[in-house]
Amino acid sequence: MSLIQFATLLVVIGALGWFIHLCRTMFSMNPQHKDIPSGPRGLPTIGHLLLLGKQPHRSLNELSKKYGPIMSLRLGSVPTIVVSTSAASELFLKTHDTVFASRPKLQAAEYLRYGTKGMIFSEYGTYWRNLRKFCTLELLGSTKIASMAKMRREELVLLIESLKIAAKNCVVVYVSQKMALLMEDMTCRMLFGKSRDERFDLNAIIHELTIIVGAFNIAGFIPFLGALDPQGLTRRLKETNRAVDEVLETISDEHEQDARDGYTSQIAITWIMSELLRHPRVMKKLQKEVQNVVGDCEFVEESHILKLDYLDMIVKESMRLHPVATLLPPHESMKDIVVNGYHIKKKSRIIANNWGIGRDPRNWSENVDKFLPERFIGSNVDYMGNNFQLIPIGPGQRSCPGIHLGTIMVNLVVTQLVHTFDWELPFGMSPDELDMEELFGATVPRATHLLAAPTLRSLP
Ligand code: HEM
Repeated sequence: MSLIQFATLLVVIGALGWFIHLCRTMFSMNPQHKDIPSGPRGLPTIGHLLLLGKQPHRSLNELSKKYGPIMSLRLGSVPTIVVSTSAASELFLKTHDTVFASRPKLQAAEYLRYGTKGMIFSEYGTYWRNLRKFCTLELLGSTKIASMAKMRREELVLLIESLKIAAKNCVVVYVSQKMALLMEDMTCRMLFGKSRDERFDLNAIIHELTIIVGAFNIAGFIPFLGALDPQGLTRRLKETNRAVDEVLETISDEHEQDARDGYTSQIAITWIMSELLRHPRVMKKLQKEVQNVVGDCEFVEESHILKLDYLDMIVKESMRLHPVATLLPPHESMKDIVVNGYHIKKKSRIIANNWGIGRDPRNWSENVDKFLPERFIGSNVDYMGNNFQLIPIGPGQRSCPGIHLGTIMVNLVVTQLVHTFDWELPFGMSPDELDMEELFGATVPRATHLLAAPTLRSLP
């Protein structure tokens, strides 16, 4: 049975219940209903799940144009608030951060061995606080990150050597795949102290996990459907969990969450390289800046990065257009609260539309869809969670604790790639022809691989 047929069946079954509910509400009209944010009319049982479509960040952005920056939806039985502007997200995730700093219990997390113990899925409380403190101070602290610089350099040198061979033989490379392997190697060495284990395709496992965890699983929103698993997501999750178990039993038992996080940097790098390939002018300007700072050193040092202002603008612009998480992972209200005059119930799910906020013309002028790093000249907007018009790592207490490491990896790799090579799209493809389709999940990579042809640059 297709998803649409299944949904139709649910609608029919739910219609009776809805009718009864409607009668009840009509007879007990209560003035408080005015205080709920507006939203589209939902279907019985499934609520607004079908409105999400294949690219929920885009669908929700369109809906918010009609229903406003604070919009009310019902996903199955779960009351959900979607915030779509910088002002709205500041209200929820800064002003009332203490109320919305928890996470809902996701069905997907329950099936993963470390799902409920990983920081990203943890409810707000002592366990999460201790874990976060440990991560920030120990695992992701600046001393620890600095101590790994030599290892990052070694892995980068290996990548560059393999790309030089490709360039010499005029071979087109899968940039996205190369980035995946590089990040997997770096992450394995950082976390497990050893290189990638060739027996496992860790990257493919993490890719599958983020797609399943990010999907709006009907079985998770309509509890009585759990056993039916209409989208087959629970089955996929169980299979992936078995693969995760196998890897963890062989490598290490402690770092499932952290292993997933090298994946975010790889997605960010691939989007940046895609935009550079689509904008040769920007690529050339960056190469010139790198040349001025790095000079005739063959390898970029991490200390060079801080001097690369244009690179910083490019990273910001790419994060604006292609945030790694187009919808921030859901937050949950820990108590009933009134926000902006709206009554928000305890255990409501809060979804901040990161993608929509990055493309809001009120923040970014009419040319929002254009890749234009120069828009950041003279601007002090950063992506560290301080400016709500750009929140690719989330704001407030749940913002990304790994962004310091992530930024180093992203900046270092992009700089080295453009310093050593010129890059072109393959097979005579013009910049406009590059497919920029996204694959929606908890993180949002390119839907198709990025292919490009490197040519060795002759340094002066
Ligand atoms: C370019 C790189 C990265 C990006 C764009 C990114 C983005 C994000 C985002 C959007 C969130 C959710 C914030 C929210 O809910 O409001 C997050 C959370 C998180 N990130 Fe990252 N991340 C990156 C790199 C990393 C790295 C390298 C690590 C660790 C090695 C890491 C570890 C985490 C953890 C543990 C959380 C959960 C925090 C919590 O719930 O308290 N991230 N990240």
